[in-house]
Amino acid sequence: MSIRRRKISVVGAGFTGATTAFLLAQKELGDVVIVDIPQLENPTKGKALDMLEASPVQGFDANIIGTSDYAETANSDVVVITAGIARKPGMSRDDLVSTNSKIMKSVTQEIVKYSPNCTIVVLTNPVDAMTYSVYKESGFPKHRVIGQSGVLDTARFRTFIAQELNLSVKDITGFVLGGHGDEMVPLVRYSYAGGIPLENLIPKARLDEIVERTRKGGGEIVNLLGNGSAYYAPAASLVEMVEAILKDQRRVLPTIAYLEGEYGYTGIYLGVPTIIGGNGIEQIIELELTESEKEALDRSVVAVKNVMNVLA
Ligand SMILES: NC(=O)C1=CN([C@@H]2O[C@H](COP(=O)(O)OP(=O)(O)OC[C@H]3O[C@@H](n4cnc5c(N)ncnc54)[C@H](O)[C@@H]3O)[C@@H](O)[C@H]2O)C=CC1
Ligand SMILES: O=C([O-])CC(=O)C(=O)O
Repeated sequence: MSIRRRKISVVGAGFTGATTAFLLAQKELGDVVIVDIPQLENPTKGKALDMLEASPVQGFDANIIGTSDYAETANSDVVVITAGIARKPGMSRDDLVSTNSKIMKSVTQEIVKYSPNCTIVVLTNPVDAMTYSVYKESGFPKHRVIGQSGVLDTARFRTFIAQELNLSVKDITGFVLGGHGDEMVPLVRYSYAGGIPLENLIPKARLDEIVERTRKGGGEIVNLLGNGSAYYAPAASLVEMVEAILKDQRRVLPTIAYLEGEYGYTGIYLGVPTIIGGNGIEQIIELELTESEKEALDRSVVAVKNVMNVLA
Protein backbone atom coordinates (compact mmCIF):
# COMPACT_ATOMS: atom_id res chain seq x y z
CA MET A 1 0.00 0.00 0.00
CA SER A 2 1.40 3.40 -0.89
CA ILE A 3 0.95 6.27 1.52
CA ARG A 4 0.35 9.66 -0.05
CA ARG A 5 1.74 12.77 1.57
CA ARG A 6 -0.86 15.42 2.34
CA LYS A 7 -1.12 18.22 -0.20
CA ILE A 8 -1.62 21.88 0.60
CA SER A 9 -2.04 24.58 -2.02
CA VAL A 10 -1.42 28.23 -1.28
CA VAL A 11 -3.03 30.65 -3.72
CA GLY A 12 -1.11 33.93 -3.87
CA ALA A 13 2.68 33.88 -3.68
CA GLY A 14 3.09 37.32 -2.13
CA PHE A 15 4.24 38.14 1.37
CA THR A 16 1.68 36.07 3.27
CA GLY A 17 1.48 33.24 0.72
CA ALA A 18 5.21 32.68 0.43
CA THR A 19 5.75 32.87 4.19
CA THR A 20 2.89 30.43 4.78
CA ALA A 21 4.20 27.98 2.20
CA PHE A 22 7.65 27.98 3.78
CA LEU A 23 6.31 27.43 7.29
CA LEU A 24 4.00 24.61 6.10
CA ALA A 25 6.92 22.85 4.47
CA GLN A 26 9.22 23.40 7.44
CA LYS A 27 6.63 21.74 9.64
CA GLU A 28 6.34 18.86 7.15
CA LEU A 29 2.58 19.24 7.05
CA GLY A 30 2.56 18.05 3.43
CA ASP A 31 3.72 18.86 -0.08
CA VAL A 32 3.07 22.47 -1.00
CA VAL A 33 1.90 24.00 -4.28
CA ILE A 34 2.12 27.78 -4.57
CA VAL A 35 -0.06 29.40 -7.24
CA ASP A 36 0.00 32.94 -8.58
CA ILE A 37 -1.03 34.68 -11.81
CA PRO A 38 0.54 33.66 -15.15
CA GLN A 39 2.47 36.97 -15.37
CA LEU A 40 4.30 35.92 -12.17
CA GLU A 41 4.88 32.29 -13.17
CA ASN A 42 8.68 32.47 -13.08
CA PRO A 43 9.01 34.40 -9.80
CA THR A 44 6.55 31.94 -8.25
CA LYS A 45 8.59 28.98 -9.48
CA GLY A 46 11.73 30.72 -8.23
CA LYS A 47 10.34 31.26 -4.73
CA ALA A 48 9.28 27.62 -4.50
CA LEU A 49 12.65 26.34 -5.70
CA ASP A 50 14.47 28.63 -3.30
CA MET A 51 12.38 27.26 -0.40
CA LEU A 52 12.97 23.69 -1.53
CA GLU A 53 16.71 24.28 -1.56
CA ALA A 54 16.49 25.17 2.14
CA SER A 55 15.13 21.69 2.89
CA PRO A 56 18.48 19.84 3.15
CA VAL A 57 19.82 22.53 5.47
CA GLN A 58 16.76 22.61 7.66
CA GLY A 59 16.11 18.91 7.31
CA PHE A 60 12.51 18.88 6.19
CA ASP A 61 10.96 16.50 3.66
CA ALA A 62 8.31 18.28 1.64
CA ASN A 63 8.10 19.02 -2.04
CA ILE A 64 7.36 22.66 -2.95
CA ILE A 65 6.41 23.82 -6.42
CA GLY A 66 5.39 27.17 -7.86
CA THR A 67 2.96 27.46 -10.76
CA SER A 68 0.14 29.42 -12.36
CA ASP A 69 -1.59 26.23 -13.48
CA TYR A 70 -4.33 25.11 -11.10
CA ALA A 71 -4.10 21.56 -12.51
CA GLU A 72 -1.02 21.26 -10.28
CA THR A 73 -3.22 21.84 -7.22
CA ALA A 74 -5.43 18.82 -8.01
CA ASN A 75 -6.58 16.81 -5.02
CA SER A 76 -5.29 19.22 -2.39
CA ASP A 77 -6.41 18.42 1.14
CA VAL A 78 -6.35 22.07 2.15
CA VAL A 79 -6.21 25.21 0.01
CA VAL A 80 -5.20 28.52 1.57
CA ILE A 81 -6.27 31.70 -0.23
CA THR A 82 -3.98 34.70 0.17
CA ALA A 83 -4.47 36.09 -3.36
CA GLY A 84 -5.41 39.72 -3.71
CA ILE A 85 -4.28 43.22 -2.89
CA ALA A 86 -3.16 44.36 0.56
CA ARG A 87 -3.80 47.76 2.10
CA LYS A 88 -1.36 50.61 2.39
CA PRO A 89 -1.21 53.34 5.05
CA GLY A 90 -4.40 55.41 5.09
CA MET A 91 -6.56 52.55 3.78
CA SER A 92 -8.96 50.32 5.66
CA ARG A 93 -9.28 46.60 4.95
CA ASP A 94 -12.75 47.32 3.58
CA ASP A 95 -11.26 49.45 0.78
CA LEU A 96 -10.01 46.18 -0.76
CA VAL A 97 -13.46 44.66 -1.20
CA SER A 98 -14.24 45.30 -4.85
CA THR A 99 -10.86 44.17 -6.22
CA ASN A 100 -10.51 41.19 -3.93
CA SER A 101 -14.06 39.89 -4.30
CA LYS A 102 -13.47 39.51 -8.05
CA ILE A 103 -10.25 37.63 -7.33
CA MET A 104 -12.08 35.38 -4.83
CA LYS A 105 -14.60 34.37 -7.49
CA SER A 106 -12.03 33.38 -10.07
CA VAL A 107 -9.67 31.55 -7.74
CA THR A 108 -12.51 29.70 -6.01
CA GLN A 109 -13.78 28.36 -9.34
CA GLU A 110 -10.33 26.94 -10.06
CA ILE A 111 -9.92 25.49 -6.58
CA VAL A 112 -13.28 23.74 -6.67
CA LYS A 113 -12.66 22.37 -10.15
CA TYR A 114 -9.45 20.61 -9.13
CA SER A 115 -9.97 19.90 -5.41
CA PRO A 116 -13.69 19.34 -4.86
CA ASN A 117 -13.11 17.73 -1.48
CA CYS A 118 -10.65 20.18 0.04
CA THR A 119 -11.07 22.49 3.00
CA ILE A 120 -10.50 26.15 2.12
CA VAL A 121 -8.91 28.59 4.54
CA VAL A 122 -9.26 32.25 3.52
CA LEU A 123 -6.89 35.05 4.54
CA THR A 124 -7.62 37.72 1.91
CA ASN A 125 -9.16 40.93 3.25
CA PRO A 126 -11.70 42.11 4.11
CA VAL A 127 -11.62 38.56 5.36
CA ASP A 128 -15.08 38.05 6.85
CA ALA A 129 -16.75 39.13 3.61
CA MET A 130 -14.18 37.34 1.44
CA THR A 131 -14.80 34.08 3.32
CA TYR A 132 -18.52 34.51 2.70
CA SER A 133 -17.87 35.13 -0.97
CA VAL A 134 -15.70 31.98 -1.25
CA TYR A 135 -18.40 29.98 0.56
CA LYS A 136 -21.06 31.14 -1.89
CA GLU A 137 -18.92 30.63 -4.98
CA SER A 138 -17.62 27.21 -3.92
CA GLY A 139 -20.94 25.63 -3.03
CA PHE A 140 -18.98 23.79 -0.31
CA PRO A 141 -20.58 22.94 3.01
CA LYS A 142 -19.98 25.67 5.57
CA HIS A 143 -17.61 23.58 7.70
CA ARG A 144 -15.13 23.36 4.79
CA VAL A 145 -14.81 27.13 4.24
CA ILE A 146 -13.05 28.90 7.10
CA GLY A 147 -11.58 32.38 7.52
CA GLN A 148 -8.52 33.42 9.48
CA SER A 149 -8.60 36.37 11.82
CA GLY A 150 -8.98 35.31 15.44
CA VAL A 151 -5.77 33.32 15.76
CA LEU A 152 -3.85 36.39 14.59
CA ASP A 153 -5.81 38.93 16.62
CA THR A 154 -5.47 36.74 19.70
CA ALA A 155 -1.76 36.28 19.05
CA ARG A 156 -1.35 40.05 19.05
CA PHE A 157 -3.32 40.36 22.28
CA ARG A 158 -1.24 37.57 23.88
CA THR A 159 2.00 39.22 22.74
CA PHE A 160 1.07 42.56 24.32
CA ILE A 161 -0.11 40.91 27.56
CA ALA A 162 3.08 38.83 27.83
CA GLN A 163 5.15 41.99 27.36
CA GLU A 164 3.09 43.83 29.95
CA LEU A 165 3.45 41.11 32.59
CA ASN A 166 6.96 40.03 31.55
CA LEU A 167 5.74 36.44 31.28
CA SER A 168 6.09 33.70 28.69
CA VAL A 169 3.67 34.03 25.78
CA LYS A 170 3.02 30.32 26.31
CA ASP A 171 1.12 31.02 29.51
CA ILE A 172 -1.15 33.71 28.09
CA THR A 173 -4.49 32.66 26.65
CA GLY A 174 -7.32 34.74 25.35
CA PHE A 175 -9.44 35.22 22.30
CA VAL A 176 -11.00 37.78 20.13
CA LEU A 177 -14.55 37.69 18.80
CA GLY A 178 -16.18 39.46 15.88
CA GLY A 179 -15.13 40.78 12.49
CA HIS A 180 -11.50 41.40 11.57
CA GLY A 181 -11.69 45.16 11.81
CA ASP A 182 -11.31 47.93 14.34
CA GLU A 183 -14.61 46.85 15.91
CA MET A 184 -13.32 43.38 16.85
CA VAL A 185 -14.04 42.32 20.43
CA PRO A 186 -11.07 41.05 22.48
CA LEU A 187 -12.72 39.12 25.33
CA VAL A 188 -10.76 40.09 28.40
CA ARG A 189 -13.12 38.19 30.68
CA TYR A 190 -12.06 34.91 29.06
CA SER A 191 -8.32 35.70 29.02
CA TYR A 192 -5.75 34.32 31.46
CA ALA A 193 -2.09 34.25 32.44
CA GLY A 194 -1.28 30.76 33.72
CA GLY A 195 -4.95 30.27 34.61
CA ILE A 196 -5.22 33.59 36.50
CA PRO A 197 -7.81 36.00 35.05
CA LEU A 198 -6.07 39.00 33.48
CA GLU A 199 -8.44 41.33 35.31
CA ASN A 200 -6.70 40.23 38.57
CA LEU A 201 -3.26 41.09 37.20
CA ILE A 202 -3.58 44.27 35.12
CA PRO A 203 -5.48 47.44 36.04
CA LYS A 204 -8.58 48.02 33.90
CA ALA A 205 -7.33 51.25 32.34
CA ARG A 206 -4.16 49.52 31.14
CA LEU A 207 -6.12 46.50 29.88
CA ASP A 208 -8.33 48.89 27.90
CA GLU A 209 -5.22 50.33 26.23
CA ILE A 210 -4.01 46.84 25.31
CA VAL A 211 -7.43 45.95 23.89
CA GLU A 212 -7.32 49.11 21.78
CA ARG A 213 -3.81 48.32 20.52
CA THR A 214 -4.99 44.80 19.60
CA ARG A 215 -7.93 46.19 17.63
CA LYS A 216 -5.60 48.41 15.65
CA GLY A 217 -2.80 45.80 15.49
CA GLY A 218 -2.99 45.32 11.72
CA GLY A 219 -2.89 49.07 11.14
CA GLU A 220 0.13 49.46 13.43
CA ILE A 221 2.12 47.11 11.18
CA VAL A 222 0.77 48.69 7.97
CA ASN A 223 2.00 52.10 9.14
CA LEU A 224 5.42 50.73 10.07
CA LEU A 225 5.92 48.76 6.84
CA GLY A 226 4.73 51.60 4.65
CA ASN A 227 4.01 49.45 1.61
CA GLY A 228 2.01 46.40 2.60
CA SER A 229 0.66 44.59 5.61
CA ALA A 230 1.71 42.01 8.17
CA TYR A 231 2.80 38.57 7.02
CA TYR A 232 4.86 36.66 9.59
CA ALA A 233 2.15 36.43 12.27
CA PRO A 234 -0.64 35.98 9.70
CA ALA A 235 1.28 33.10 8.11
CA ALA A 236 1.94 31.48 11.50
CA SER A 237 -1.78 31.76 12.25
CA LEU A 238 -2.76 30.08 8.98
CA VAL A 239 -0.32 27.27 9.66
CA GLU A 240 -1.80 26.64 13.10
CA MET A 241 -5.23 26.26 11.48
CA VAL A 242 -3.99 24.03 8.65
CA GLU A 243 -2.16 21.83 11.14
CA ALA A 244 -5.32 21.47 13.24
CA ILE A 245 -7.21 20.31 10.14
CA LEU A 246 -4.59 17.95 8.72
CA LYS A 247 -3.81 16.35 12.07
CA ASP A 248 -7.46 16.31 13.16
CA GLN A 249 -6.42 18.03 16.39
CA ARG A 250 -9.81 19.40 17.43
CA ARG A 251 -8.17 22.62 18.61
CA VAL A 252 -10.26 25.32 20.23
CA LEU A 253 -9.39 28.31 18.06
CA PRO A 254 -11.18 31.49 17.14
CA THR A 255 -11.93 31.26 13.42
CA ILE A 256 -14.29 32.90 10.97
CA ALA A 257 -17.29 30.58 10.74
CA TYR A 258 -20.66 30.71 9.05
CA LEU A 259 -23.36 31.49 11.58
CA GLU A 260 -26.88 30.16 11.38
CA GLY A 261 -28.40 31.49 14.55
CA GLU A 262 -25.36 31.22 16.81
CA TYR A 263 -24.86 34.37 18.88
CA GLY A 264 -28.17 35.56 17.40
CA TYR A 265 -26.83 36.10 13.85
CA THR A 266 -27.67 34.32 10.63
CA GLY A 267 -26.17 34.27 7.13
CA ILE A 268 -22.88 35.88 8.08
CA TYR A 269 -19.25 34.75 8.43
CA LEU A 270 -17.87 36.05 11.73
CA GLY A 271 -15.00 35.40 14.15
CA VAL A 272 -16.16 33.05 16.92
CA PRO A 273 -14.58 30.35 19.08
CA THR A 274 -14.67 27.05 17.22
CA ILE A 275 -13.44 23.49 17.40
CA ILE A 276 -11.31 22.92 14.32
CA GLY A 277 -10.22 19.46 13.19
CA GLY A 278 -10.28 16.99 10.33
CA ASN A 279 -13.73 18.09 9.20
CA GLY A 280 -12.83 21.77 9.25
CA ILE A 281 -15.07 23.64 11.64
CA GLU A 282 -16.50 20.87 13.78
CA GLN A 283 -18.38 23.05 16.21
CA ILE A 284 -19.07 26.68 17.04
CA ILE A 285 -18.76 27.33 20.75
CA GLU A 286 -21.40 29.70 22.09
CA LEU A 287 -20.36 31.72 25.11
CA GLU A 288 -22.56 33.74 27.34
CA LEU A 289 -21.78 37.40 26.78
CA THR A 290 -22.44 40.34 29.04
CA GLU A 291 -24.65 43.11 27.74
CA SER A 292 -21.69 45.31 26.85
CA GLU A 293 -19.84 42.45 25.12
CA LYS A 294 -22.97 41.68 23.08
CA GLU A 295 -23.33 45.35 22.15
CA ALA A 296 -19.71 45.42 21.02
CA LEU A 297 -20.29 42.28 18.96
CA ASP A 298 -23.40 43.84 17.41
CA ARG A 299 -21.32 46.82 16.31
CA SER A 300 -18.77 44.49 14.75
CA VAL A 301 -21.54 42.61 12.91
CA VAL A 302 -22.87 45.88 11.49
CA ALA A 303 -19.39 46.68 10.17
CA VAL A 304 -19.11 43.23 8.52
CA LYS A 305 -22.61 43.47 7.03
CA ASN A 306 -21.82 46.87 5.53
CA VAL A 307 -18.99 45.26 3.61
CA MET A 308 -21.10 42.24 2.65
CA ASN A 309 -23.70 44.60 1.15
CA VAL A 310 -21.08 45.79 -1.33
CA LEU A 311 -20.70 42.18 -2.51
CA ALA A 312 -24.32 41.78 -3.57
N1 LIG B 1 -7.07 37.92 7.48
C1 LIG B 1 -5.92 38.36 7.97
O1 LIG B 1 -5.68 38.26 9.16
C2 LIG B 1 -4.88 38.95 7.06
C3 LIG B 1 -5.20 39.21 5.76
N2 LIG B 1 -4.24 39.68 4.89
C4 LIG B 1 -4.66 39.88 3.51
O2 LIG B 1 -4.07 38.88 2.71
C5 LIG B 1 -3.97 39.36 1.35
C6 LIG B 1 -2.58 39.10 0.81
O3 LIG B 1 -1.64 39.89 1.50
P1 LIG B 1 -0.09 39.86 1.03
O4 LIG B 1 0.33 38.46 0.80
O5 LIG B 1 0.66 40.70 1.99
O6 LIG B 1 -0.19 40.60 -0.38
P2 LIG B 1 0.83 40.53 -1.59
O7 LIG B 1 0.51 41.65 -2.50
O8 LIG B 1 2.23 40.40 -1.08
O9 LIG B 1 0.46 39.15 -2.32
C7 LIG B 1 -0.75 38.92 -2.94
C8 LIG B 1 -0.48 37.99 -4.11
O10 LIG B 1 -1.72 37.62 -4.68
C9 LIG B 1 -1.47 37.45 -6.06
N3 LIG B 1 -2.71 37.40 -6.82
C10 LIG B 1 -3.50 38.44 -7.21
N4 LIG B 1 -4.52 37.97 -7.97
C11 LIG B 1 -4.37 36.63 -8.03
C12 LIG B 1 -5.11 35.60 -8.67
N5 LIG B 1 -6.20 35.85 -9.38
N6 LIG B 1 -4.67 34.33 -8.55
C13 LIG B 1 -3.55 34.05 -7.84
N7 LIG B 1 -2.81 35.00 -7.22
C14 LIG B 1 -3.22 36.26 -7.32
C15 LIG B 1 -0.59 38.64 -6.41
O11 LIG B 1 0.04 38.47 -7.66
C16 LIG B 1 0.35 38.64 -5.24
O12 LIG B 1 1.52 37.86 -5.48
C17 LIG B 1 -4.38 40.84 1.42
O13 LIG B 1 -5.73 40.98 1.01
C18 LIG B 1 -4.22 41.18 2.89
O14 LIG B 1 -5.02 42.25 3.29
C19 LIG B 1 -2.96 39.89 5.29
C20 LIG B 1 -2.60 39.66 6.59
C21 LIG B 1 -3.54 39.21 7.60
O1 LIG C 1 -4.00 44.99 8.54
C1 LIG C 1 -4.06 44.46 7.42
O2 LIG C 1 -4.45 45.02 6.39
C2 LIG C 1 -3.66 43.02 7.32
C3 LIG C 1 -4.37 42.31 8.40
O3 LIG C 1 -5.53 41.98 8.28
C4 LIG C 1 -3.71 42.22 9.70
O4 LIG C 1 -2.48 42.30 9.77
O5 LIG C 1 -4.43 42.07 10.69
